Amino acid sequence: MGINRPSEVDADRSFHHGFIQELGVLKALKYKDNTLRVLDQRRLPNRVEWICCTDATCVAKVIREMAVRGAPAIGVAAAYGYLLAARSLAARGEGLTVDALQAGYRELAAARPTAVNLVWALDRMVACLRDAEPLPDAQRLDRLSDEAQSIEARDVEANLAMSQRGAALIERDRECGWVLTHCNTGALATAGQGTALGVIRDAWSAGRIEGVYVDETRPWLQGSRLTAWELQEESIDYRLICDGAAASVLATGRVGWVIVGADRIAANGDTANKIGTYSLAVLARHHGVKFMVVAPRSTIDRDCRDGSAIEIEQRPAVEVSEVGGQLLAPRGASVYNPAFDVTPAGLIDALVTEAGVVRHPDRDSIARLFD
Ligand SMILES: CSC[C@H]1O[C@H](OP(=O)(O)O)[C@H](O)[C@@H]1O
Repeated sequence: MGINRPSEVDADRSFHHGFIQELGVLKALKYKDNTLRVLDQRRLPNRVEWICCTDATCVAKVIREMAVRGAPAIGVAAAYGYLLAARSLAARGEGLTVDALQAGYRELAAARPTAVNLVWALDRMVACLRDAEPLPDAQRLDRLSDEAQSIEARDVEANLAMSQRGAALIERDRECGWVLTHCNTGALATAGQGTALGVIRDAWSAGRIEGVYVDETRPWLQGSRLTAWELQEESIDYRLICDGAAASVLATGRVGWVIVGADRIAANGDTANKIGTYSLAVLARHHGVKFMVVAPRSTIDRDCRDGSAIEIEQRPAVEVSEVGGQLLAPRGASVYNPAFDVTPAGLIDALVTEAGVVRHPDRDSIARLFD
């Protein structure tokens, strides 16, 4: 299968607390020596375990099972998964063509349906291979490797640009100097410092915010397990709250912005993000709190007319009925567990991308991001 758990933490000298760091930023995944090393986020924050994938089937599995998660991060993982599939094909001496890699493409694309970054990255790899088909296999592999690294590097750069653009929107205000975020949109969800959490990092460094309310983000707990951990690692002041507490926190008037990521943004600005985001947008509007979505352009699906066309991933019942393997609900409980919801564009005050900020996004203003 290609999955193995190294008994020893990798000897990579850049490890910090058992994590890979580059440019002072945690890395959720690392491609090296024809192996994609994935930090198993199901185990965080208490256990550091790496999964080493040497084939596309393994990469599809770690995406599907959310060992790696976060729209940009799963796009980068899928790109390396496609590269691993190409290497396997070439090693078997089979012609390295787009058609021959269709099975690997389909396996990776089917891993999770909502985050458009997954298919966006795979389609870039396919286009790269199609362009390289006149070349010998060795050079095709080199081109694919370069493309996967370019997809990763592009996300790192996009994170930096979004973080600066988004932080600049936040004015110092001691009255409502706190922000609230949902799920995890940091280094664990991207190839860089994060989207929404990247904005929060920059705003904190610039003294523009007093602190961060972090929704625990049931049922998968990306907030309590991942975002709180990232913020604590960097001594950024935060308060971890139950999702149900967000309403009364926004009612205090202490919060100036709700800042979230995205998994798929429709052409009209309707935005799919972690379940619970839509209710935050309604609450923010009701309490006069500004609502910011932070996402790279690779998260915008221009072929998706509006939010009604976005497929919402339905995840296993056990994610709701159990916590840490402990059954909380009656055995056999009937569960409805959509992983995402859709926030109408009309509730979004600012969409922050690496190409620019769109206030009150709509079809025309989003299209201009691609001019
Ligand atoms: C910058 S991550 C974007 C997005 O991905 C997360 O979903 P998941 O943890 O299920 O992969 C969440 O919706 C984040 O906002």
